[in-house]
Amino acid sequence: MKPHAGDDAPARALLLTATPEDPDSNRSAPEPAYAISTRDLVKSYPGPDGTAVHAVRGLDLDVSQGETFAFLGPNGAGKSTTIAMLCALARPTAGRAVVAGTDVVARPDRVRRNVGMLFQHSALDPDLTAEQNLYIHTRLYGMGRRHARRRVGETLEAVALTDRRRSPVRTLSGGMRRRLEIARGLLHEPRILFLDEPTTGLDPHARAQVWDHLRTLRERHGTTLFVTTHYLEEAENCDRLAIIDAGRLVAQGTPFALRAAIGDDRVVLRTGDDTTARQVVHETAPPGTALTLDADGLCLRVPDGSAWIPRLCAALEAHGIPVRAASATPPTLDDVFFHHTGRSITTARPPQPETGKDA
Ligand SMILES: Nc1ncnc2c1ncn2[C@@H]1O[C@H](COP(=O)(O)OP(=O)(O)OP(=O)(O)O)[C@@H](O)[C@H]1O
Repeated sequence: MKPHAGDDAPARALLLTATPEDPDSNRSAPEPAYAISTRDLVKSYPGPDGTAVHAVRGLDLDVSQGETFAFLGPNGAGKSTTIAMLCALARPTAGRAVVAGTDVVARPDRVRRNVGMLFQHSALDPDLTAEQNLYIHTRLYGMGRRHARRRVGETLEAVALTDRRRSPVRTLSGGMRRRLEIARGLLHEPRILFLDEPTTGLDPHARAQVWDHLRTLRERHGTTLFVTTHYLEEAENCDRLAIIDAGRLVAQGTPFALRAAIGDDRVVLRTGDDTTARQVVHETAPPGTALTLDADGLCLRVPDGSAWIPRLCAALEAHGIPVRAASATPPTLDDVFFHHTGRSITTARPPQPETGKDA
């Protein structure tokens, strides 16, 4: 995803309105039941020839306080548009969204005070130091000098960059820059942090570090994290996830529940004659079982796959077909994604990780 071409509020204006000293702040208000709640949320854009592009079509979403929530979907599914509405950067066409207890249409300024955003593309100034980049943002948030100094120190420490505070950003690794962006998103102590593909392009070590810091943030401060990612293992570690496709929510739940709902295990057999084996397996497996033959071998989906392997092997060997390998694996999140969208999440993954070292 790219930074949203917000149709309602440029990012800088957004920051300038997000003054934490606003006396109308709702920080002392009772905690709302959900960090994020939407009902029938719609966003349409004017399309070519007077048509409309329906980017989000009636979204019902509930994200609990302190939850780490993954928001998945193929390219163009409506993820950025949804985040833009939830951060009060784009006005919904219809429906309702309440973020940190505040309606995004009625009080967009208050919503912006309560959320932090990390966009995929860096907006850091490479020639300024880490702490100078943060100080600029404290000014945009209208913080007093003493408050700013405290928050810059605290947020740098939260992402383990205190010892690099005087380093120009261009000398930091990709992982460090991403952590600095997280620090920037935290300066005004938001209740909810929206992270748009926070680890895309990072090597596995740097990705793990970013997630360590996010987990600590959530444990220490109860910050709600709303994350888009193309990495299944990251979605797997979230409390819950939602999948959006063509503007509609197609699945929502814990990773475990979503995998369980798919049900069947994937059994793969490699035999001496896969074409003949297909017929034998067809006759042996439960009626209606879908069978495919691909580079992995002969694949089928059955409940309790490991119990089926000996039966299938016996049937094949009885027909003189040697079995070279057999495996049964429970459904993965990619299976869930494929089931609901007809695509594999890995094919939608953006390009090559950065290869630099991260400290
Ligand atoms: N400002 C706009 N004007 C017109 N159409 C838009 C605008 N912004 C988004 N769209 C369209 O809305 C749909 C959803 O786009 P969106 O960027 O929200 O998807 P996404 O899931 O974030 O995709 P990606 O992962 O590729 O960034 C797409 O068809 C897109 O072309």
